[in-house]
Amino acid sequence: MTPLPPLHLDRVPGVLGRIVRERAADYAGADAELGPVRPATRHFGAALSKAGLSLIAEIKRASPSQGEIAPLDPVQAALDYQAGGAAALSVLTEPRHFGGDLAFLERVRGAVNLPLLRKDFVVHPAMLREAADAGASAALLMVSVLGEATGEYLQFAHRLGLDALVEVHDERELDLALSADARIIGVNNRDLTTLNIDLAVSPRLIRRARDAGFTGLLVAESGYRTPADLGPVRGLADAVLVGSSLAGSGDLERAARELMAQ
Ligand SMILES: O=C(O)c1ccccc1NCC(=O)[C@H](O)[C@H](O)COP(=O)(O)O
Repeated sequence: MTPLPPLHLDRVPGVLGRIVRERAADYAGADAELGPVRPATRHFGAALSKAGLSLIAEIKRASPSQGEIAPLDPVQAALDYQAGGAAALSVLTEPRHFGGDLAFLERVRGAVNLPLLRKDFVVHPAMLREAADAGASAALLMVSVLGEATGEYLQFAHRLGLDALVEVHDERELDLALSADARIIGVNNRDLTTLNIDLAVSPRLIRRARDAGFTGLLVAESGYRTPADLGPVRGLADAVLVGSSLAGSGDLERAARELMAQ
């Protein structure tokens, strides 16, 4: 394959910078060569296109902001989220800070019929290849990490049959995602350099995307704990991505149902 452009990870600040530089070291020299591509049979975008606000429920065992959240069994968590009405699952595969594992993808895929998002800090095309091979339907691409290379990573994901959730946190990143022709944009309420959450970020940037004529899917991410929290994105976002509040609830099925109830 033609090499993708180099990333400037030394410029990524804070906690996020530390994580992405660790991930880059993990994948230094990895091979993303395209062999036969397994055609996707579960479509992430289609699952979020249904009427109303869809839930992407995250299998999240730990995080830099929360520390240990819960020692979830990924398969049981996936079954509970599916029973609780989730439209898709986000499976964290980053091992050091989130307690994730690439192997969770295949295990979860065998247990539920929902589309899976590989939730990791993609800094090498081999991570997309792995996601496709493990049966993910989509992967997270962060504009704060990939910068001007976002479009090429997006095209590579599409060549592998993956959808991509292209994540932004401010106006500049949103404009870059739009110019990269993203089809699914996630707006993260969490500032990943400071870890502060501001639930006003998603409605603001989602309106901006729609005002710019974006007709793809929009996902509001992070910090949602109660049905009232979702009020400002109902009727605006296609989906919400929720991790910590569900994962730490002790009853994932019930927590998912209660969060999404109107
Ligand atoms: O969650 C963190 O502390 C975190 C720290 C550094 C980089 C990324 C981080 N989280 C990724 C996410 O944004 C969330 O896992 C996801 O959107 C769900 O958020 P939440 O419902 O608040 O757990």
